[in-house]
Amino acid sequence: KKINTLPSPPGLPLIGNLHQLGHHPHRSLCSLSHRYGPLMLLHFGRVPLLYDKHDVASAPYGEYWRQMKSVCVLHLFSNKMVRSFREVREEEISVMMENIRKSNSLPVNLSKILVSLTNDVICRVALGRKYGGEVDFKELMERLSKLLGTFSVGSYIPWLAWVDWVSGLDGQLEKTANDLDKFFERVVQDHVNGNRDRTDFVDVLLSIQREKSVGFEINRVSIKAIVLDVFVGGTDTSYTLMEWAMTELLRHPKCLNILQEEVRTICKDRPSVSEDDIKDMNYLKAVIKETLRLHPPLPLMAPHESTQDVRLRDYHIPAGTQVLINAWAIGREAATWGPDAEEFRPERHLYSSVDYRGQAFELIPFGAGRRICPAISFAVALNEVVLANLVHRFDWRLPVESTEDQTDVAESTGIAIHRMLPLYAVASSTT
Ligand code: HEM
Repeated sequence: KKINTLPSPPGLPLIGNLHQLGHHPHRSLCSLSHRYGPLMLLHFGRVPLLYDKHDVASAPYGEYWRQMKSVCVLHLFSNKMVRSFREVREEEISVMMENIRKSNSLPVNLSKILVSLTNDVICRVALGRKYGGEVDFKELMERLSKLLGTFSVGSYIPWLAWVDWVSGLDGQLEKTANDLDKFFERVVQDHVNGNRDRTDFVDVLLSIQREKSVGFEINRVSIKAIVLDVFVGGTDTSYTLMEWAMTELLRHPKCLNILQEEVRTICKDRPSVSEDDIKDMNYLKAVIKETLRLHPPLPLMAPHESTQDVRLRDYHIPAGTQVLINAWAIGREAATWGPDAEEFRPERHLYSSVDYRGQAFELIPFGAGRRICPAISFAVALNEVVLANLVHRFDWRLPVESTEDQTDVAESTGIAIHRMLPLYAVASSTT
């Protein structure tokens, strides 16, 4: 059968299509695909890159990654582990609610509150306690997240790698990596030395190491690497989802009212929403799904790479091609979601079986296949109970001077796409 040449937008000499990415690659690539088709070949410097917004390709892991992934899935993010951190979530939510209550109906920086909550929950779950003061762990993570979102010229155009060196990117990366390594080394050592009441991720990993219970050796470097993955993969993504959900609810007061009615009917006069209450909250689940559809926190997910030659829709894709999948564009495809695909309408999910756990390719905010996010249950459990509590105890509105219910909300740049400017909102206590 004939092998076709992949459509490819014309690029510039040496840099290829790099200049066409712009500040928001998920949007630029979606526009390009309207002209060149759902599957197109781009060149970033010397690396050929396949852009696909319909099919989901997943690179097979090597043995090391397969083993580490199974540790994550079976030991860190199992349903049992997710349940065991219920108290941590509830305690941190009650701290958050108290802070909002103290705002006395003045506008609060909800983005900052949600970042802080997510950081604290993940810190306690992974490391056993919140870190602040003696080491500014939050500052360290902010530095890392900024660097990860910074484009490294050298990784695409090897002969321009000196630009990263001159721009200071290499130096900053090296310093941040060293600081993080030192920090995690100390945390792991504290765990080796001490006893603790609640088992956190570092404890689980150390016990796997001690008992050699998984059939392969897990060393200190792997432990630190997994813990770092948890922070990098978990913090920005989770708070971004909560921030977009509240943004959309505030822009759509009717949806906010429906959600409030559902939560308040189920919880009646109870002061807070517990995780047992959530199972019957169908509208809450639909709000989260709709937010993930319109605002997947990682719009281009993680780049994959083909490890062998493949034939896809009569195109030949050589081994070593980087593959980008645009979850953002997939979620807004009118052919799948209808003419109102750009609108926030949670109702569309109420009687639909389309879910985000990697089975339905029209909604893949967590990826699909072998590389799928291992922490879906963990992320969803936190997001559901936070959102339910926020709308249960408070009535919310945008500050009087805000115009964002009539305008598009600007997006940040970087790997995780959150709001460019923080979300300010007014909370009035209902009790
Ligand atoms: C709303 C929240 C989240 C979203 C939308 C999300 C999304 C994703 C996506 C798109 C990927 C890449 C999938 C692929 O390339 O095919 C991923 C991988 C990953 N996520 Fe999440 N994630 C979220 C929360 C979390 C949390 C809370 C954690 C940990 C506490 C976490 C840990 C990871 C890890 C370790 C990976 C790498 C998996 C691998 O390489 O096999 N994620 N996530």
